[in-house]
Amino acid sequence: MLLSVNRYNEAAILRFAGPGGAWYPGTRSGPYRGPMWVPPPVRSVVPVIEVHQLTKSYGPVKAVEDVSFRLEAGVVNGFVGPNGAGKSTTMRMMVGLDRPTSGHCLIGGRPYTALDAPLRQVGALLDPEAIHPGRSGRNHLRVLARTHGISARRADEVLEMVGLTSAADRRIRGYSLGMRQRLGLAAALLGDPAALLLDEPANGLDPDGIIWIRTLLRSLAREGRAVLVSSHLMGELAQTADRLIVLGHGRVLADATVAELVSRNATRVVQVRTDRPDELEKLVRGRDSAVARRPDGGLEITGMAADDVAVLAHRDGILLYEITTVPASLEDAYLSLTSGFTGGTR
Ligand SMILES: Nc1ncnc2c1ncn2[C@@H]1O[C@H](COP(=O)(O)OP(=O)(O)OP(=O)(O)O)[C@@H](O)[C@H]1O
Repeated sequence: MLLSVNRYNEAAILRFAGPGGAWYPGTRSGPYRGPMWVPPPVRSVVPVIEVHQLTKSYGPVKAVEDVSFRLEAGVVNGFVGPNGAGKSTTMRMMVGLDRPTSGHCLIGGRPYTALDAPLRQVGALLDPEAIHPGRSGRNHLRVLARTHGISARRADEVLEMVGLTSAADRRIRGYSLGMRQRLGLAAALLGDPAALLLDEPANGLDPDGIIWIRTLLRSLAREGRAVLVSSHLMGELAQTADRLIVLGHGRVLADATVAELVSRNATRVVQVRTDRPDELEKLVRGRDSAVARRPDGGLEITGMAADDVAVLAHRDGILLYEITTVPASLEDAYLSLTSGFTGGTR
């Protein structure tokens, strides 16, 4: 044990100082002036969830092939890919609903099926229809809570969090798709878990609901949870996710931050309005760059920086009324990354 002070200069006994910290001489003001241990900055290096070479075959179809990734605390991971890419199958294997052909997934170091209280470690929303339709929302959550020794009060708390309090005593068969999604989310949050796996949670939500879920996911990550959320709404993910894991034909095509994905895969477009579009178009094509005409007669140029377009135009005395670089979008990056992997069935 080490006798030390914490950052508030209070004497403390540290059981374990941990690697990466340092002792500093006691120069601070305050009641204790001796040497001070400064712990390393807190950063999760242990993944909350580790997916290792997961593979799932359905007969000749390899739904998921050699998929590996890590989910860390405090990070929202978008899980994307064309229809049939293997997202749902991967998520189902992560929570033991499908048996992998090979590979494994560890949650806090153990497979889902070996967890003592899975709801407390990982909350999953995979199929909002997989609920007993004759129960009320409140009863559904209370039954789930009882299996984990969770209080009935917590069921009411999560109903409140997802905005279903007023519908809590109605039978689920009368719920809309959006209400079922909200209930599924309430069930995922019931055990206050360290990780959340959500398969298209925004499906069926109205525009207010989509903004609400974006805010909720960000705040869940801020509280230190690891989040994996599949979606086809790229604009949404651009605002919500820190990282994106992109699947295509069952394989990981990319696992990177949103900014990295955009800078590596999206092509910048320069928009120009000019008095002599035909001549500028010819000059640009001569530089092996692509040009498209806009409905207003302007040009969209790919493969050249705005400065170079301006210099080219200036040399030939071509007047530019407007020249703008359109910011590359996540959607463009996604489409360029997954072109060739679309088509649904394999
Ligand atoms: N139970 C099953 N039996 C046979 N094939 C299956 C089964 N479940 C999934 N598949 C196949 O596995 C592949 C991956 O499907 P999956 O549902 O995981 O994709 P996805 O990325 O979630 O697609 P979407 O975006 O459309 O939801 C598809 O080719 C699908 O037809």
